Amino acid sequence: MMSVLPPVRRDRIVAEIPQCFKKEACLQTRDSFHSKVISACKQQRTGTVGRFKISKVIVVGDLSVGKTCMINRFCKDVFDKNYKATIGVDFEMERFEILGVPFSLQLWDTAGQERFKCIASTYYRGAQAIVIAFDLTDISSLEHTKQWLQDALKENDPSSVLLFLVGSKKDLSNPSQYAQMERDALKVAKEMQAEYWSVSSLTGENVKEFFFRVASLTFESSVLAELEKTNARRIGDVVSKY
Ligand SMILES: Nc1nc2c(ncn2[C@@H]2O[C@H](COP(=O)(O)OP(=O)(O)OP(=O)(O)O)[C@@H](O)[C@H]2O)c(=O)[nH]1
Ligand SMILES: [Mg+2]
Repeated sequence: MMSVLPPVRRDRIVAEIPQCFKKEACLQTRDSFHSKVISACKQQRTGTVGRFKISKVIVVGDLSVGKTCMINRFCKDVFDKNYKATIGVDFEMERFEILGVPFSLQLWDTAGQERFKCIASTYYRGAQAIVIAFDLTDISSLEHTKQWLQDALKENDPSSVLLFLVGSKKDLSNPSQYAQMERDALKVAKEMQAEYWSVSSLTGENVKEFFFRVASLTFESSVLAELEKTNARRIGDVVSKY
């Protein structure tokens, strides 16, 4: 059968699980994908993952912390120094190939401005991962991350959604300011049970690494959930025969 989609970009191919940024605030420290996931991918038993399923990631956080720039750096490799507020929401699609399986990620870029929050929050539902962004040079934006998380969790299943806390504009913070900010952010990340990252969209530092990590962990949890569903169905079949 002919495929309607162009092949996945060569720089979106993942064969090994990308490592976390800081061991102290890390969703998992395994140095390879879950063995069940590896064998499911080898046998092409990933169910809807890789076929119809599109995984949703939402990016939330205060206005002007750099959410749009982060997504644009990753998806388009560009950086705009002028601030253009996101109105409501925007989204980008990114296609990966992980362990040989095609994987589509929808990145939802939401508005931080209070007056757009109402529109933006209607798009929070059904996220597999939540990225809470703050500005590494602005402590108040870190303090607000808990509120952003709370709002986003209202629309999602807290037990299955993956959380990432990401500090932006690393290029603007000096080493001592950065060290203090990171100490605070690690504390917040641990409380939230989020994985911590810091990036710069201006220089590109850690941006690709961060989104690859998001994609890989989202993929892994989607495949594991799919395997669980299949197992539950099989057990159901056996039980219903008697
Ligand atoms: N130096 C530097 N500036 C950045 C970086 N990321 C974003 N900025 C600047 O910060 C401002 C806000 O960036 P945006 O990405 O538009 O912020 P946002 O979080 O999307 O804002 P809203 O859409 O209003 O919620 C812009 O002027 C960007 O150029 C960075 O990594 N380094
Ligand atoms: Mg924006």
